[in-house]
Amino acid sequence: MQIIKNESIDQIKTRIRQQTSKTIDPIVASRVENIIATVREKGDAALKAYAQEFDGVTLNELKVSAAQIDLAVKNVAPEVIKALEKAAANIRSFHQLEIQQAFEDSPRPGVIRGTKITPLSAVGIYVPGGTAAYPSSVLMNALPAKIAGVQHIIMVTPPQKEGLNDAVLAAARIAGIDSIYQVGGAQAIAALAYGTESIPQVDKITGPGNAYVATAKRAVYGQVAIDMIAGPSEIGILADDSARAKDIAADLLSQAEHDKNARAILITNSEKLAQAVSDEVNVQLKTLPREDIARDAIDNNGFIYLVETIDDMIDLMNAVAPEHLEIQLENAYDYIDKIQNAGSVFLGKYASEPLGDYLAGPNHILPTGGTARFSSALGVWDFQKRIQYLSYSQDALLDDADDVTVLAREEGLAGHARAIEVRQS
Ligand SMILES: NC(=O)c1ccc[n+]([C@@H]2O[C@H](COP(=O)([O-])OP(=O)(O)OC[C@H]3O[C@@H](n4cnc5c(N)ncnc54)[C@H](O)[C@@H]3O)[C@@H](O)[C@H]2O)c1
Ligand SMILES: N[C@H](CO)Cc1c[nH]c[nH+]1
Ligand SMILES: [Zn+2]
Repeated sequence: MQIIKNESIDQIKTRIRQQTSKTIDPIVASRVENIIATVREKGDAALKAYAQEFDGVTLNELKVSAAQIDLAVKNVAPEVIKALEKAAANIRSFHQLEIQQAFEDSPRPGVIRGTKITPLSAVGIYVPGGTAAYPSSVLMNALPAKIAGVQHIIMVTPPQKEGLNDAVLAAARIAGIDSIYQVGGAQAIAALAYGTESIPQVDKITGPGNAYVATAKRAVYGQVAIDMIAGPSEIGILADDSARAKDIAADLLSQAEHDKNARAILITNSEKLAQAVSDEVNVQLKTLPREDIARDAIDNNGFIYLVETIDDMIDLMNAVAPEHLEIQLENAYDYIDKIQNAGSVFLGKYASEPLGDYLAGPNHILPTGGTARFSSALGVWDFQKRIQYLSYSQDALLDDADDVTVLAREEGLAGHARAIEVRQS
């Protein structure tokens, strides 16, 4: 990993901004635009042609049958089912806490103001599956939607040469999802946004994916809602001399192995640790089955920044706004208040990132590419809408009428004023 030292904080921030802006690739954007237009024009036929082109799969049916799901569940090892069920229980118990509450008040007699909460009606959940299968992403996507009360949950995931991954289908069964379509990439996002002969149009698309998926979600926003830009995985680690190079290297590589575009960043005030982590990453890389992917990620987007103080470290990490942030400093828990930008934070040397990926309960669908500056983890809130309402008695209207008409005339909107005035007599 490249060690960057002897640079000012401003110089490093400029580098970070440049690296973050790399996440929008114009070549990918133009391919995605083309795919979306083709799906809109040709529907299912385009989805089947792309399955052939990008996934090498000939599909007759896009929809997965109940019998296929039954069979898959039987094929999954009992210890995997047990772990998925434990994960599901933790994800449910954590996300139950996110349910938004309706509220109502009456500021004076005759006036009632409130906000009611309704679930979205139809959502599309994207479960990645290009270079790995993600049963964990089924649970992370579907369970918050279920808790919110969404009626129609449509799951899409890329077709596989050897048939869809059994554990992905088993996770869907555990989450109570039975509407599953074999379609991935930008074409899946286009199908959910515009609908095809077999895939229903939805109100919102959630879930993570590679650069094609993330770029397509950005492109269809407005036609449908999206949760966030949850693209190639990232990890940022803040560590001092109290941390172990072995742990840090392993955690950096845990995210690098997801995608050649993944990002892995260490910020430290210890030169000794910086060098030890750089060496250890090289050693551990060679032992990973996905070495080629992880190596590309480390070569392209793996950086160690060496700075003077812990305050500088935190300041820079807030500029990175990583998807996952690990704090491996002494008394790590004390630093949570200083973190402004991160998708999810892991405090202390035992809170290793994969705990969050799989089991602990917080969501692993998280903003990437610096978008944690303004986006949050996927949650029940993503599947709920708020509708405000108002009720007025005649007396209450008469009390407020003059002030409303004054403001309406100030804006030159006599029609607004009249709607109030006709009720004054
Ligand atoms: N941010 C998060 O919350 C989060 C969570 C889990 C996973 N992830 C990320 O999800 C991603 C999963 O990626 P993946 O590739 O394994 O699966 P994926 O399902 O995201 O993408 C696979 C699809 O990409 C399309 N594709 C691939 N190459 C293409 C090309 N040249 N042109 C057009 N389309 C192409 C194909 O349709 C293929 O089916 C990784 O980047 C991982 O880091 C992110
Ligand atoms: N780290 C990923 C989010 O960036 C989530 C994941 C799923 N499986 C393993 N990891
Ligand atoms: Zn992961």
